[in-house]
Amino acid sequence: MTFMYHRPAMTYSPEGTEQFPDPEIPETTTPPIKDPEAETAADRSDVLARICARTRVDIEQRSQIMSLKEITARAREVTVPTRGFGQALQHLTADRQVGLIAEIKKASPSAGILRPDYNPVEIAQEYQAAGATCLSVLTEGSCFHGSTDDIRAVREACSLPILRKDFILDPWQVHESRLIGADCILLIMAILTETQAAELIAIARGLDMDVLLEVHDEAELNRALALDTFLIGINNRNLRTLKTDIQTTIDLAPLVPPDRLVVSESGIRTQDDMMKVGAVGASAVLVGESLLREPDPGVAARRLLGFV
Ligand SMILES: O=C(O)c1ccccc1NCC(=O)[C@H](O)[C@H](O)COP(=O)(O)O
Repeated sequence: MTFMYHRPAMTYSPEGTEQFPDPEIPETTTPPIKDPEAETAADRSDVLARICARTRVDIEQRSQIMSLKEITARAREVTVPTRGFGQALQHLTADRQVGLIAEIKKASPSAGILRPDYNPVEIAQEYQAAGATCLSVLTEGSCFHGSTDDIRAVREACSLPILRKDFILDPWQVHESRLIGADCILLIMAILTETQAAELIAIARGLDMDVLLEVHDEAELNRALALDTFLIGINNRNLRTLKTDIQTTIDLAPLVPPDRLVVSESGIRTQDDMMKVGAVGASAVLVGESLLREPDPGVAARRLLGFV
């Protein structure tokens, strides 16, 4: 069976001209953990389980303020077109280039606080000027110190397609993603059954968003390939130990059929890393920490892309 790539119309709008409705989505109830390093050092192994548990509580509380029915209706009313995340990556593949999805986050469980003076808009503009193909914005609050406001602000200031990087478990969050201006959502096979993933994919499609389906091992990859989705993210990070190894992409990318597009995620530090994952079929890399640790993430992105 040849995979049929559903694709929303690609529309790059000039900055600041898109008007998203303001549906007054209830704010998250999970405050940031003040020192993620201290917490994860004590208990790294179940960080994923803890993030998911917090997320479930958060959705439960917020959906009591704005019901699933209401947020669904509001998301369906959005008329601003999505920006074609998958299509932007597909164009690169045609040119045999490895694209950069440049990530914006203040902190992570493995790295702690990356940028105390976090300014997502400034970083996004630097990445765009440096030649990134797409952006990834962390919106998870408790461990990554992100917020849905970060996507809204970045979208206003940049024209690149945006991935909402979060721990999406529930249809409520998919509708929320469209309302805040995401063009693509991340779904993580390690935390979803096939049935759940299929439901979330169908909702995202219905709202014209792309889906990046993340896997870390062969079993997850096989489950992902059974689903109707084009973008396969191979996460080089083991989400239990939090260690990264690009050998994960080197092992798994050759198993992905050529009608899918591979994104290699996490632990990419150098051009050499990019070339290694490109050589086994990755069309793009998703890079955060190694850029955000630098004083000027835009210069670091240029260096990674070989422009300086
Ligand atoms: O980064 C973490 O510590 C982490 C912990 C638990 C779940 C997810 C986590 N990271 C998400 C990611 O995979 C990265 O944000 C993304 O792939 C970029 O990776 P990097 O370039 O290594 O920042």
